Amino acid sequence: MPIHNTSFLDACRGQRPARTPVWLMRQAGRYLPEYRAIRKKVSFLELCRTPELAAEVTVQPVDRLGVDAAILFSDILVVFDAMGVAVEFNPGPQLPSPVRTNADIEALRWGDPGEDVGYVMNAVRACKSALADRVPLIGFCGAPFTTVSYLIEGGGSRDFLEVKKLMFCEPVMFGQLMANMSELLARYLIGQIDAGVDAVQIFDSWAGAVGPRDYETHVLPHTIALVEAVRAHTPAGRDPVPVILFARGNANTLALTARAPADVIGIDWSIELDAAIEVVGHDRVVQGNLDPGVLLGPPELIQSRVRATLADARAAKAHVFNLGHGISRFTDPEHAKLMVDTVHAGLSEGA
Ligand SMILES: Cc1c2[nH]c(c1CCC(=O)O)Cc1[nH]c(c(CCC(=O)O)c1C)Cc1[nH]c(c(CCC(=O)O)c1C)Cc1[nH]c(c(C)c1CCC(=O)O)C2
Repeated sequence: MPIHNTSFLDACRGQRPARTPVWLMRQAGRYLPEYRAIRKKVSFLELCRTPELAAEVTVQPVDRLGVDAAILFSDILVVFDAMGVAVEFNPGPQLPSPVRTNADIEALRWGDPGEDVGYVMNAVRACKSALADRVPLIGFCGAPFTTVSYLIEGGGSRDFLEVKKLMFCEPVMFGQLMANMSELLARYLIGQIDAGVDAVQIFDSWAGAVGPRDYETHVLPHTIALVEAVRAHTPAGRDPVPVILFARGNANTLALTARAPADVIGIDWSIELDAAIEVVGHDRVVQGNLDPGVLLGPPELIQSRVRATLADARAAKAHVFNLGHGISRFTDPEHAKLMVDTVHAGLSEGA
């Protein structure tokens, strides 16, 4: 069955649909009372591992907000199930045994995501059936550097000293680890595509932890390899799926990120969208980039900032409206709805 609302996929492919499509990073989550109600009954990991429940929370923001795409409910770190690495969420991710020594790295397993993380593939099928082709479904993974950072640091980090130590002291081993991760993540995303997702997003949340020189040498080549491997895959009987690359960093690394052959470049909120378009080029499709903090402000401010972002986006080839990072758990869902409605209302002629 064809998808009813194609505005998101049309924009990803460089067209300008009648209404700018919009979705929110982390749109399914704790700011929604209906999500909290389910989380009272099951842990976060149980939720990820139970396809029917994952599908239910995936659809929640589509019902409440009227967004133009759904994103699979899961986490970038469940892929560790294909590596035999344990991760806990309380609520931030924590690894009981971070990977630190050469022996730890050599002992890693590079398994089969289709099998070892089969519950994600089943969740994709459950989401597709629950959505009934109302809007497209986005699959996702972490970028190699962000995923490797969690593996080495064992959780979130302020200064990323463990991963930098490995990168600078053992560059060959670090490079091999990144290459293996890139290859595993490609198979993971291709598995999601074959299970039915309509687009994929790669989250490089920690790209900004390294300076531009190290990003270019040690990080970006592996991100590019991942983007290329996924774009080379055409699912049987369907069009190739668009790839969105979201690297959270700063304006210095954006020019480098834009070298990746992703269909859509995600822009974080640290740069104005018109300036970002100058950097990535007017021939690219951009996604972003309202500061999630703006949704904690008053309604008039939300409306005016949404319109300013829409006006900035006119310089791009096409635009997918989004936040410049994940929505805060302290957001009033009514404010998120106002954002979506204001995007859909668009700019009046000449505004
Ligand atoms: C870095 C990262 C992670 N996970 C993710 C990223 C990349 C995006 C980013 O930069 O924010 C990606 C992610 N995590 C989650 C989704 C679901 C889909 C969506 O609605 O966007 C997605 C796309 C659910 C989640 N992942 C997590 C939650 C909260 C868990 C809960 O319900 O208790 C959710 C809804 C747990 C998690 N998982 C992670 C963190 C840092 C946390 C703690 C977050 C917090 O405390 O707000 C790792």
